[in-house]
Amino acid sequence: MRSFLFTKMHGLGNSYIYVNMFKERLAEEELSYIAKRVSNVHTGIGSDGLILICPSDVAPVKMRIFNSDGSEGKNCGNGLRCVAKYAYEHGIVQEEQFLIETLSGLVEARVFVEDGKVNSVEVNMGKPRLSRAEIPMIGKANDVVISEPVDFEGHTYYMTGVSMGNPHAVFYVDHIEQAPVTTLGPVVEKDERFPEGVNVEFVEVVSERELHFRVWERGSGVTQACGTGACAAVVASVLNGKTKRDEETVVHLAGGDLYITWKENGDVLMRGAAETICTGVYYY
Ligand SMILES: N[C@@H](CCC[C@H](N)C(=O)O)C(=O)O
Repeated sequence: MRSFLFTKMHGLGNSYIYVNMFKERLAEEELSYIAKRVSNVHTGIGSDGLILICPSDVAPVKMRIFNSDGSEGKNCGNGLRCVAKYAYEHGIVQEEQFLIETLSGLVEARVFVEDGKVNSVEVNMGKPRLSRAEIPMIGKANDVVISEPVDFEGHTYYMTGVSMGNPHAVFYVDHIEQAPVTTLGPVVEKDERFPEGVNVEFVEVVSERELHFRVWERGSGVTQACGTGACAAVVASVLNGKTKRDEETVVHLAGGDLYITWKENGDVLMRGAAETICTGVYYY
């Protein structure tokens, strides 16, 4: 029987099984299978997926993220904050500001430390990508998707498309508790207009500085929080004239709050908590 050491961590209830690949060896062809296994709440550890903390040629550390269905994502906002906390607390990095490589590029993390422990993390998530080709969504490559009418199952909805290194479709609702997360979410996720699938976000605007947010994640379904999704929601809200550029917006997710600013220079800053739940040995 094989085994590896793991740490379970969460960002606002968006939990992953983290494996330190500076020390552990997992076969590339088994990663998808392992992600599905560990995520299972009954027969595994229970999580929204698997995150590998890996050596990198271009940064002190690299993140790889696998959803609970075994698919690999290109970015993960809550995962980045947890990777930053782990890297700092385990001595992979010594500085409080450092780069993390992802499959969608480099981001910069800054950890806020108290008594040697990281209690929150800010990540510069870089610039959102807005063209259909970048999201990706079918249609004219250079066009943006802002409050575009789209039909799903005989109803018209208004959708804004944003890539934060991974694809997001944002919809506005009047009451967040009535958002059709589990009904419209899976339909949009798998719609053929998104060749790589899409994460689906529902947003209620409270004020110019405050949003309620729920998510159906590509590859994981309903989760308590999605960092890239919350960034996409803030970008979409600026594009739709609901919030302001260069001003911090608080996003209330099911698992807690994120503080997000779409800076005038184009970068998106995300700040929030990262927590360690437990460590252990997983047998497979
Ligand atoms: N929970 C994440 C995003 C994880 C990946 C996503 N489901 C995808 O497939 O793109 C976050 O916090 O951003």
